[in-house]
Amino acid sequence: MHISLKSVSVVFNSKIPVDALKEITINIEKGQWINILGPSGSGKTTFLNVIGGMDKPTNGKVEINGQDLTSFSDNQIQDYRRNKIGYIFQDYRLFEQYTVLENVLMPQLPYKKYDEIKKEALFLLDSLQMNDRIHSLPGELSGGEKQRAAIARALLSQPEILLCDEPTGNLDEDNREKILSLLKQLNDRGITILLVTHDLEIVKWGTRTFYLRSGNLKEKIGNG
Ligand SMILES: Nc1ncnc2c1ncn2[C@@H]1O[C@H](COP(=O)(O)OP(=O)(O)OP(=O)(O)O)[C@@H](O)[C@H]1O
Repeated sequence: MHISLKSVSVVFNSKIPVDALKEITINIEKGQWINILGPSGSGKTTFLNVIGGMDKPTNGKVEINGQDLTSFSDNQIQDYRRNKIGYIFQDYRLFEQYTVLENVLMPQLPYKKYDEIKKEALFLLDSLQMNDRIHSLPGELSGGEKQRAAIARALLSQPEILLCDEPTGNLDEDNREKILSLLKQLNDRGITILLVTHDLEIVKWGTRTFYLRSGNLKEKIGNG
């Protein structure tokens, strides 16, 4: 999917209004891997949220394949989020009382036939080397395994865009590399990846890197 932000600003009207994003313009082609680097509070999560339809721009447009997300009804936004977007987080956000398989199935259960998605979930978990962990609870898993379960959950809807919020933030070096290689494989298959991080090392992965500072986006050119 082609993603285009045109002069997107987000202001949060808290006691003191916060300019989280300031007139951001960016074009992202299908299949690109975009890294967004920036310090805490610079607007990284908000950037992912406007593309995922969770935050609405105060000004400007977000176009997905030429369609203006800001003009979507609530139902259209829900469909878009459910079918096109996968989200993974630093803290995995797995339900502790449910097994890996149940966690993977849960978001799609209200919409799809159980047998169909179970087959797909088992296939995904197998491809992520999680076949011997499907009945484990999240508390019994390593960080890398938790993130792989979260990735399987994000992939079950066959999303076209994967939004990754510090996906390696809680992982050791070995698991970090494994998760990044996994994202690379998905990206090679055409999934567009938007990844936000504090981690400068991630720059070597991906197509383009941008910096967010106080809501301003700037592309990193070259290796400097
Ligand atoms: N719902 C909200 N209401 C008010 N202010 C908010 C809200 N969400 C975010 N902010 C503010 O907007 C700014 C950008 O926040 P955002 O979470 O996008 O930053 P970030 O770069 O992802 O930070 P971190 O790396 O710490 O997660 C911050 O100043 C934050 O306090």
